[in-house]
Amino acid sequence: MATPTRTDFGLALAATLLALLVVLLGAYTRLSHAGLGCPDWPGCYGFLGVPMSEHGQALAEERFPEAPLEVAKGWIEMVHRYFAGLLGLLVLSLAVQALRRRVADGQPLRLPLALLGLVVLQAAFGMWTVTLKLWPQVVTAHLLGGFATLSLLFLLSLRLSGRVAPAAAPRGLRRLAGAALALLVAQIALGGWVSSNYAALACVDLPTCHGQWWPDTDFANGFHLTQQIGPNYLGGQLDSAARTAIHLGHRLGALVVALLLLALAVRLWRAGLTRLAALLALALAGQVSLGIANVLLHLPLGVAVAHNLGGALLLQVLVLVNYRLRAVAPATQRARYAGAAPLAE
Ligand code: HEM
Repeated sequence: MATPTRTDFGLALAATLLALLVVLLGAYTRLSHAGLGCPDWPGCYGFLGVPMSEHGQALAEERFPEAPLEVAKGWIEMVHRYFAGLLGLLVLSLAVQALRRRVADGQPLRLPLALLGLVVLQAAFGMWTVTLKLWPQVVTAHLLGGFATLSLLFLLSLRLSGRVAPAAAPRGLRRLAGAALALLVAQIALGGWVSSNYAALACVDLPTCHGQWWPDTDFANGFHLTQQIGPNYLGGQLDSAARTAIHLGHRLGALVVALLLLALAVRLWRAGLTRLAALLALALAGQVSLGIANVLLHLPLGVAVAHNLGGALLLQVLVLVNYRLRAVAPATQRARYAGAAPLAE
């Protein structure tokens, strides 16, 4: 009977690391305003790469007169696409591998197949990001899809690693960890909404905004999810009060999430999972600090990309926490861990 090998685990881990890189390249593309660096998809001005020759550039101008070529932005966009394509191939091979081993006891099958579906959907969102000219709804969904791909690949790596502790966590702790994960995803969506609506600098002071605790805000327009302002969303279209509402929403969300994650860290610590608790507290502190630095330093590109990375890593910590609290070991591993204390690290 086929069983997972170290190669399966290695492939899943490589795909996880590549997904992290693709998420980061996506953030760099978005935050350096290169999302429309190529006005078409999957090529760039109809070419496989950014046209560099005089003839190619003349053709590009002829094909897309309304979108003048900026070579640097085109390359930023294309590098993101190449790495995303490579990730697609890795996920495809993980799915094929899982199908070949589907007879093996307890081996993940649905997860690699779901990942394949997700990657195909992500390619579609990548295309719509360009064709719908950075419509915030699509940009945010694309960001969430990237974070979801990364998280599911990390989960797959954990499952294939064979390092599973027996689950013996109290139900209350498991529920708290589940709620923390759900709220963190909502906070990441809010972050994507801030970024895609160009609301990062809607408040440049902190903790107040425009020198007030509650400045002029327009939540109805800031969170009007079916709005269709356009046609081109580069730089944002909402007015100041709507952007302020979005920015404040993300700040308030951060407050709620931080309190919940701190409570979770304390509960984990008390349950004996001290390393996980410390990791969570550290990732949270880093992410909040980077968010604050974003505002106070007026959004330097490096800090904005690091804040995206921090969000992705914090999410992986939450995936790990939930996995540790919920994982049920396959029979062989249960035997290996039989003598272990329930929640010891
Ligand atoms: C648990 C806490 C937090 C999480 C998980 C989080 C997550 C995110 C994410 C995923 C983004 C989108 C980044 C991108 O477009 O690539 C974002 C954007 C942003 N966040 Fe946070 N954030 C948190 C806390 C904060 C805090 C405390 C602040 C400041 C008070 C803050 C300020 C910002 C700003 C200004 C942006 C927009 C950046 C841009 O347009 O490039 N965040 N956040």
